[in-house]
Amino acid sequence: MPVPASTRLRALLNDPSQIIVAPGVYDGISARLALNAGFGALYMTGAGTSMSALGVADLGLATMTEMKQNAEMIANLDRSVPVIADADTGYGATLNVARTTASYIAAGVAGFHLEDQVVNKKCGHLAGKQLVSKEEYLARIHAAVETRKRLESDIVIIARTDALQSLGLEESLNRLEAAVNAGADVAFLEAISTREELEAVCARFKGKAPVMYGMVQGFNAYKVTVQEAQAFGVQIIVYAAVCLTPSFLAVSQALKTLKETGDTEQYSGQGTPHKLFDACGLKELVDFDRLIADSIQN
Ligand SMILES: C[C@](O)(C(=O)O)[C@H](CC(=O)O)C(=O)O
Repeated sequence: MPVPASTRLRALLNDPSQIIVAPGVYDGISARLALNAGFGALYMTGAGTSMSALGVADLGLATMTEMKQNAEMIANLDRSVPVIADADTGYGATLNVARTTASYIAAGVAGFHLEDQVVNKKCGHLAGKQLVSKEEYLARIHAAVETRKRLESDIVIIARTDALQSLGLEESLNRLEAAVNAGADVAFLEAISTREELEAVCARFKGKAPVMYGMVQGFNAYKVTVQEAQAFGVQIIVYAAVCLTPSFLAVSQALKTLKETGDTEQYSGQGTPHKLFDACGLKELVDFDRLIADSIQN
Protein backbone atom coordinates (compact mmCIF):
# COMPACT_ATOMS: atom_id res chain seq x y z
CA MET A 1 0.00 0.00 0.00
CA PRO A 2 1.53 3.37 -0.94
CA VAL A 3 1.85 5.90 1.87
CA PRO A 4 -1.06 8.41 1.66
CA ALA A 5 -0.05 11.95 0.70
CA SER A 6 -1.48 13.25 4.00
CA THR A 7 0.87 10.94 5.92
CA ARG A 8 3.81 12.19 3.87
CA LEU A 9 2.84 15.79 4.59
CA ARG A 10 2.60 15.00 8.31
CA ALA A 11 6.06 13.43 8.25
CA LEU A 12 7.47 16.60 6.65
CA LEU A 13 5.71 18.74 9.25
CA ASN A 14 7.07 16.63 12.08
CA ASP A 15 10.58 17.62 11.12
CA PRO A 16 10.95 21.27 12.24
CA SER A 17 14.33 21.50 10.51
CA GLN A 18 12.53 21.36 7.15
CA ILE A 19 10.50 24.04 5.40
CA ILE A 20 7.86 22.87 2.94
CA VAL A 21 7.92 25.02 -0.19
CA ALA A 22 4.71 24.68 -2.18
CA PRO A 23 4.27 26.59 -5.43
CA GLY A 24 0.71 27.65 -6.22
CA VAL A 25 -0.69 25.63 -9.12
CA TYR A 26 -4.14 25.84 -10.63
CA ASP A 27 -4.39 23.56 -13.65
CA GLY A 28 -2.81 20.51 -15.23
CA ILE A 29 0.02 22.37 -16.95
CA SER A 30 1.10 24.42 -13.93
CA ALA A 31 0.92 21.32 -11.72
CA ARG A 32 2.99 19.27 -14.16
CA LEU A 33 5.61 21.99 -14.48
CA ALA A 34 5.90 22.29 -10.70
CA LEU A 35 6.25 18.51 -10.35
CA ASN A 36 8.83 18.43 -13.15
CA ALA A 37 10.76 21.22 -11.41
CA GLY A 38 11.10 18.88 -8.42
CA PHE A 39 8.97 20.54 -5.74
CA GLY A 40 8.17 18.20 -2.86
CA ALA A 41 4.70 19.67 -2.27
CA LEU A 42 2.14 21.67 -4.26
CA TYR A 43 -0.41 24.27 -3.27
CA MET A 44 -3.71 24.43 -5.13
CA THR A 45 -4.57 28.12 -5.16
CA GLY A 46 -8.27 28.91 -4.89
CA ALA A 47 -7.74 32.22 -6.66
CA GLY A 48 -6.05 30.40 -9.54
CA THR A 49 -8.73 27.71 -9.61
CA SER A 50 -11.48 30.31 -9.67
CA MET A 51 -9.83 32.18 -12.54
CA SER A 52 -8.70 29.17 -14.59
CA ALA A 53 -11.74 26.90 -14.10
CA LEU A 54 -14.44 29.60 -13.98
CA GLY A 55 -12.83 32.64 -15.54
CA VAL A 56 -13.73 34.81 -12.56
CA ALA A 57 -11.81 36.63 -9.83
CA ASP A 58 -11.47 35.15 -6.33
CA LEU A 59 -14.75 36.31 -4.78
CA GLY A 60 -16.10 33.04 -3.41
CA LEU A 61 -17.83 31.95 -6.60
CA ALA A 62 -16.10 28.59 -6.98
CA THR A 63 -18.20 25.81 -5.46
CA MET A 64 -16.93 22.94 -3.37
CA THR A 65 -17.43 20.54 -6.28
CA GLU A 66 -15.36 22.70 -8.64
CA MET A 67 -12.59 23.11 -6.09
CA LYS A 68 -12.54 19.42 -5.23
CA GLN A 69 -12.46 18.40 -8.87
CA ASN A 70 -9.40 20.55 -9.52
CA ALA A 71 -7.69 19.38 -6.33
CA GLU A 72 -8.34 15.74 -7.21
CA MET A 73 -6.84 16.09 -10.68
CA ILE A 74 -3.74 17.80 -9.28
CA ALA A 75 -3.34 15.40 -6.33
CA ASN A 76 -3.45 12.38 -8.61
CA LEU A 77 -0.83 13.44 -11.15
CA ASP A 78 1.83 12.22 -8.72
CA ARG A 79 0.43 10.79 -5.52
CA SER A 80 3.82 10.81 -3.83
CA VAL A 81 3.83 14.64 -3.79
CA PRO A 82 1.44 16.08 -1.18
CA VAL A 83 -1.04 18.72 -2.31
CA ILE A 84 -2.26 21.40 0.08
CA ALA A 85 -5.56 22.73 -1.26
CA ASP A 86 -7.52 25.87 -0.56
CA ALA A 87 -10.92 25.03 0.94
CA ASP A 88 -11.92 28.68 1.50
CA THR A 89 -14.73 28.85 4.10
CA GLY A 90 -15.65 25.17 3.80
CA TYR A 91 -18.54 26.29 1.53
CA GLY A 92 -21.37 26.67 4.00
CA ALA A 93 -22.46 25.64 7.47
CA THR A 94 -21.20 22.79 9.64
CA LEU A 95 -22.60 20.00 7.48
CA ASN A 96 -21.12 21.56 4.35
CA VAL A 97 -17.70 21.73 6.01
CA ALA A 98 -18.02 18.06 6.95
CA ARG A 99 -18.87 17.20 3.34
CA THR A 100 -15.97 19.31 2.05
CA THR A 101 -13.58 17.53 4.42
CA ALA A 102 -14.82 14.09 3.35
CA SER A 103 -14.61 15.07 -0.33
CA TYR A 104 -11.05 16.39 -0.03
CA ILE A 105 -10.01 13.23 1.83
CA ALA A 106 -11.51 11.06 -0.93
CA ALA A 107 -9.80 13.22 -3.56
CA GLY A 108 -6.36 12.42 -2.14
CA VAL A 109 -5.65 15.94 -0.88
CA ALA A 110 -2.93 15.95 1.81
CA GLY A 111 -3.97 19.12 3.64
CA PHE A 112 -6.40 22.01 3.29
CA HIS A 113 -7.09 25.38 4.84
CA LEU A 114 -10.32 26.68 6.30
CA GLU A 115 -10.86 30.36 7.00
CA ASP A 116 -13.14 32.67 8.97
CA GLN A 117 -14.53 34.86 6.19
CA VAL A 118 -18.23 34.84 5.33
CA VAL A 119 -19.14 32.38 2.57
CA ASN A 120 -19.17 35.17 -0.04
CA LYS A 121 -15.51 35.65 0.64
CA LYS A 122 -12.83 37.71 -1.08
CA CYS A 123 -9.18 37.05 -1.85
CA GLY A 124 -7.37 37.62 1.45
CA HIS A 125 -5.41 40.58 0.10
CA LEU A 126 -8.44 42.63 -0.93
CA ALA A 127 -10.09 45.33 1.16
CA GLY A 128 -13.54 44.97 2.74
CA LYS A 129 -13.41 41.37 3.93
CA GLN A 130 -16.18 40.29 6.32
CA LEU A 131 -15.72 37.71 9.04
CA VAL A 132 -17.95 35.18 10.78
CA SER A 133 -17.92 35.13 14.59
CA LYS A 134 -15.20 33.23 16.40
CA GLU A 135 -17.83 30.64 17.44
CA GLU A 136 -18.89 30.04 13.85
CA TYR A 137 -15.26 29.75 12.76
CA LEU A 138 -14.55 27.22 15.49
CA ALA A 139 -17.64 25.25 14.47
CA ARG A 140 -16.07 24.94 10.99
CA ILE A 141 -12.82 23.67 12.51
CA HIS A 142 -14.67 21.25 14.81
CA ALA A 143 -16.69 19.91 11.87
CA ALA A 144 -13.50 19.23 9.90
CA VAL A 145 -11.72 17.63 12.86
CA GLU A 146 -14.69 15.39 13.72
CA THR A 147 -15.09 14.31 10.09
CA ARG A 148 -11.41 13.47 9.84
CA LYS A 149 -11.69 11.35 12.98
CA ARG A 150 -14.78 9.49 11.76
CA LEU A 151 -13.15 8.72 8.42
CA GLU A 152 -9.93 7.60 10.16
CA SER A 153 -7.93 10.01 8.02
CA ASP A 154 -4.82 11.99 8.91
CA ILE A 155 -5.49 14.84 6.47
CA VAL A 156 -3.76 18.01 7.68
CA ILE A 157 -6.20 20.73 8.73
CA ILE A 158 -4.81 24.24 8.41
CA ALA A 159 -6.59 27.00 10.30
CA ARG A 160 -6.52 30.31 8.43
CA THR A 161 -7.72 33.61 9.78
CA ASP A 162 -8.48 36.72 7.73
CA ALA A 163 -9.03 38.77 10.89
CA LEU A 164 -5.85 40.87 10.66
CA GLN A 165 -7.54 43.53 8.52
CA SER A 166 -10.54 44.20 10.78
CA LEU A 167 -9.74 42.80 14.23
CA GLY A 168 -5.98 43.27 14.45
CA LEU A 169 -3.06 41.04 15.35
CA GLU A 170 -3.95 39.96 18.88
CA GLU A 171 -7.48 38.83 18.05
CA SER A 172 -6.20 37.07 14.91
CA LEU A 173 -3.70 35.11 16.98
CA ASN A 174 -6.42 34.29 19.52
CA ARG A 175 -8.62 32.92 16.76
CA LEU A 176 -5.80 30.78 15.40
CA GLU A 177 -4.90 29.53 18.87
CA ALA A 178 -8.51 28.54 19.54
CA ALA A 179 -8.58 26.71 16.19
CA VAL A 180 -5.39 24.83 17.04
CA ASN A 181 -6.83 23.93 20.46
CA ALA A 182 -9.89 22.61 18.61
CA GLY A 183 -7.70 20.20 16.64
CA ALA A 184 -6.34 22.14 13.65
CA ASP A 185 -2.74 21.19 12.89
CA VAL A 186 -1.28 24.33 11.34
CA ALA A 187 -1.73 28.10 11.88
CA PHE A 188 -2.03 30.38 8.84
CA LEU A 189 -2.29 34.13 9.44
CA GLU A 190 -3.52 35.51 6.12
CA ALA A 191 -2.23 38.72 4.52
CA ILE A 192 0.75 39.38 6.78
CA SER A 193 2.28 42.66 5.68
CA THR A 194 4.94 43.40 8.32
CA ARG A 195 7.91 41.71 9.90
CA GLU A 196 6.30 42.17 13.35
CA GLU A 197 3.21 40.20 12.30
CA LEU A 198 5.30 37.34 10.95
CA GLU A 199 7.46 37.29 14.09
CA ALA A 200 4.38 37.39 16.32
CA VAL A 201 2.64 34.42 14.69
CA CYS A 202 5.85 32.36 14.75
CA ALA A 203 6.44 33.27 18.42
CA ARG A 204 2.86 32.43 19.45
CA PHE A 205 2.95 28.94 17.88
CA LYS A 206 6.57 27.97 18.57
CA GLY A 207 6.54 24.43 19.94
CA LYS A 208 2.72 24.29 19.62
CA ALA A 209 1.88 24.12 15.92
CA PRO A 210 3.61 24.66 12.58
CA VAL A 211 3.05 28.05 10.91
CA MET A 212 2.16 28.49 7.24
CA TYR A 213 2.97 31.66 5.32
CA GLY A 214 1.33 32.80 2.08
CA MET A 215 3.84 34.75 0.07
CA VAL A 216 1.96 36.51 -2.72
CA GLN A 217 4.23 38.70 -4.79
CA GLY A 218 2.70 41.93 -6.07
CA PHE A 219 0.32 42.31 -3.13
CA ASN A 220 1.28 43.89 0.15
CA ALA A 221 2.69 40.64 1.60
CA TYR A 222 5.79 40.99 3.78
CA LYS A 223 8.53 39.81 1.44
CA VAL A 224 10.75 36.94 2.50
CA THR A 225 12.82 34.36 0.71
CA VAL A 226 12.42 30.69 1.59
CA GLN A 227 15.59 30.90 3.68
CA GLU A 228 14.37 33.96 5.56
CA ALA A 229 10.97 32.37 6.20
CA GLN A 230 12.70 29.33 7.63
CA ALA A 231 14.80 31.51 9.91
CA PHE A 232 11.58 33.11 11.23
CA GLY A 233 10.27 29.61 12.05
CA VAL A 234 7.80 29.16 9.17
CA GLN A 235 7.26 25.48 8.27
CA ILE A 236 5.10 25.81 5.15
CA ILE A 237 5.49 28.59 2.61
CA VAL A 238 3.12 28.78 -0.33
CA TYR A 239 3.59 30.99 -3.37
CA ALA A 240 0.01 31.33 -4.64
CA ALA A 241 0.83 33.43 -7.70
CA VAL A 242 4.18 31.98 -8.79
CA CYS A 243 2.64 30.33 -11.88
CA LEU A 244 -0.29 32.69 -12.35
CA THR A 245 1.76 35.86 -12.73
CA PRO A 246 4.19 34.66 -15.43
CA SER A 247 1.42 32.91 -17.35
CA PHE A 248 -0.74 36.05 -17.27
CA LEU A 249 2.12 38.25 -18.44
CA ALA A 250 3.55 35.93 -21.10
CA VAL A 251 0.20 34.89 -22.56
CA SER A 252 -1.02 38.50 -22.67
CA GLN A 253 2.15 39.45 -24.55
CA ALA A 254 1.85 36.56 -27.03
CA LEU A 255 -1.78 37.45 -27.77
CA LYS A 256 -0.89 41.10 -28.22
CA THR A 257 1.82 40.14 -30.69
CA LEU A 258 -0.55 37.92 -32.69
CA LYS A 259 -3.17 40.66 -32.76
CA GLU A 260 -0.69 43.31 -33.85
CA THR A 261 1.49 41.36 -36.27
CA GLY A 262 -0.81 38.54 -37.43
CA ASP A 263 1.99 36.09 -36.69
CA THR A 264 3.08 33.63 -33.96
CA GLU A 265 6.41 32.69 -35.49
CA GLN A 266 8.50 34.14 -32.66
CA TYR A 267 7.87 30.88 -30.78
CA SER A 268 8.57 28.54 -33.69
CA GLY A 269 12.14 27.70 -32.64
CA GLN A 270 11.16 26.76 -29.07
CA GLY A 271 10.27 23.13 -29.71
CA THR A 272 6.73 23.44 -28.42
CA PRO A 273 4.07 22.04 -28.41
CA HIS A 274 6.14 18.83 -28.42
CA LYS A 275 8.07 19.83 -25.30
CA LEU A 276 4.82 20.69 -23.59
CA PHE A 277 3.39 17.25 -24.41
CA ASP A 278 6.58 15.74 -22.97
CA ALA A 279 6.16 17.83 -19.82
CA CYS A 280 2.66 16.41 -19.50
CA GLY A 281 3.67 12.74 -19.63
CA LEU A 282 3.68 11.96 -23.37
CA LYS A 283 6.47 9.38 -23.12
CA GLU A 284 4.87 7.48 -20.21
CA LEU A 285 1.53 7.34 -22.02
CA VAL A 286 3.04 6.14 -25.30
CA ASP A 287 5.16 3.55 -23.45
CA PHE A 288 2.09 2.26 -21.63
CA ASP A 289 0.10 2.02 -24.84
CA ARG A 290 2.94 0.10 -26.49
CA LEU A 291 3.28 -2.27 -23.53
CA ILE A 292 -0.38 -3.22 -23.73
CA ALA A 293 -0.25 -3.60 -27.51
CA ASP A 294 2.83 -5.86 -27.17
CA SER A 295 1.21 -7.91 -24.43
CA ILE A 296 -1.80 -8.59 -26.68
CA GLN A 297 0.40 -9.65 -29.60
CA ASN A 298 2.53 -12.05 -27.51
C1 LIG B 1 -3.99 32.11 -0.86
C2 LIG B 1 -5.19 32.43 -1.68
O1 LIG B 1 -6.33 32.13 -0.92
C3 LIG B 1 -5.26 31.59 -2.93
O2 LIG B 1 -6.38 31.36 -3.37
O3 LIG B 1 -4.23 31.21 -3.46
C4 LIG B 1 -5.23 33.89 -2.14
C5 LIG B 1 -4.01 34.28 -2.90
C6 LIG B 1 -4.23 35.28 -4.01
O4 LIG B 1 -5.30 35.78 -4.21
O5 LIG B 1 -3.26 35.51 -4.75
C7 LIG B 1 -5.43 34.74 -0.92
O6 LIG B 1 -6.59 34.93 -0.56
O7 LIG B 1 -4.45 35.18 -0.33
